[in-house]
Amino acid sequence: MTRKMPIIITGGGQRLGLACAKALVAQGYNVIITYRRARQDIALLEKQGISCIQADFSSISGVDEFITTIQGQYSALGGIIHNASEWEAEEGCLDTALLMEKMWQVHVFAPYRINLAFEALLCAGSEHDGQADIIHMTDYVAEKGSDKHIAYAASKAGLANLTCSFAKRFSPQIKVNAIAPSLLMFNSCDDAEYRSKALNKSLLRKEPGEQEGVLAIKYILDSRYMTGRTLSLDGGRHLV
Ligand SMILES: NC(=O)C1=CN([C@@H]2O[C@H](COP(=O)(O)OP(=O)(O)OC[C@H]3O[C@@H](n4cnc5c(N)ncnc54)[C@H](OP(=O)(O)O)[C@@H]3O)[C@@H](O)[C@H]2O)C=CC1
Ligand SMILES: Nc1nc2c(c(=O)[nH]1)N=C([C@H](O)[C@@H](O)CO)CN2
Repeated sequence: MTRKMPIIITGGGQRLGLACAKALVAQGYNVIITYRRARQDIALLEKQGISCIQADFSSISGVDEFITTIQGQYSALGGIIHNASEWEAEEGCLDTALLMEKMWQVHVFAPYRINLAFEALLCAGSEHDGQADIIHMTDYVAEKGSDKHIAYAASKAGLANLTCSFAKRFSPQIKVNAIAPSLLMFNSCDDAEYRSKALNKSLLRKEPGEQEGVLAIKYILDSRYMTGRTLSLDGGRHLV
């Protein structure tokens, strides 16, 4: 059954968020995306009938402005996928205090503040569609740590913990789950040596691409009995 209530995807201007927006629209979902930087893809999404809202979660006021915009335009929501993220390393960082603050702000504070603010809208959506969903995009390193992306990994661990807390707080009307990829897609700046090392970290040794993440999101949205859980998309990395 395709849900009628709108699904928000944060960071929907590129890569996984963009692929997810296109896939859910193609499946008949009503999709809202947030983006920070304007680009051609945003105009194309708007032509497909996707509501594109500019939002920058790097400040408390930016998060609260987004919340106010949604609360002013919608009386119910079918779900929110917290996908917006920055992957920054300690290397080259001039101020680790600012790095930790930045990682925590986008990966923990923004989802926390938005989930609390949208509880009533999601419950209204659940009344209409029979269920509502919150999905947190975490990361394999939330559990295992990372020696090069310490603040990033810690913030994703915080986001993973929010999954448990909000699953308890919002049940039974709202399902709250997470998806923890290890590698979905490389960045254009990743060189051959980096790519080879990254591929060898998993048993399956492949770059699955954003559709692996889209599949996981679709599974969770279709599920009637999963909450407080994490889907690990890691090619068997935990067994290497
Ligand atoms: N790619 C991978 O291999 C992996 C990805 N993941 C996770 O999966 C998710 C999707 O990954 P991917 O598609 O690579 O993500 P990206 O690195 O492409 O980032 C997604 C979007 O987040 C937005 N964003 C970043 N910071 C902010 C902010 N402060 N406020 C608002 N928006 C912001 C960006 O918007 P804009 O471009 O408009 O500035 C960007 O388009 C992420 O949560 C990521 O951590 C986890 C493990 C592996
Ligand atoms: N916001 C992002 N988070 C992550 C990215 C990314 O590009 N954007 N990439 C990774 C890597 O793929 C890593 O998992 C393997 O090299 C992790 N998180």
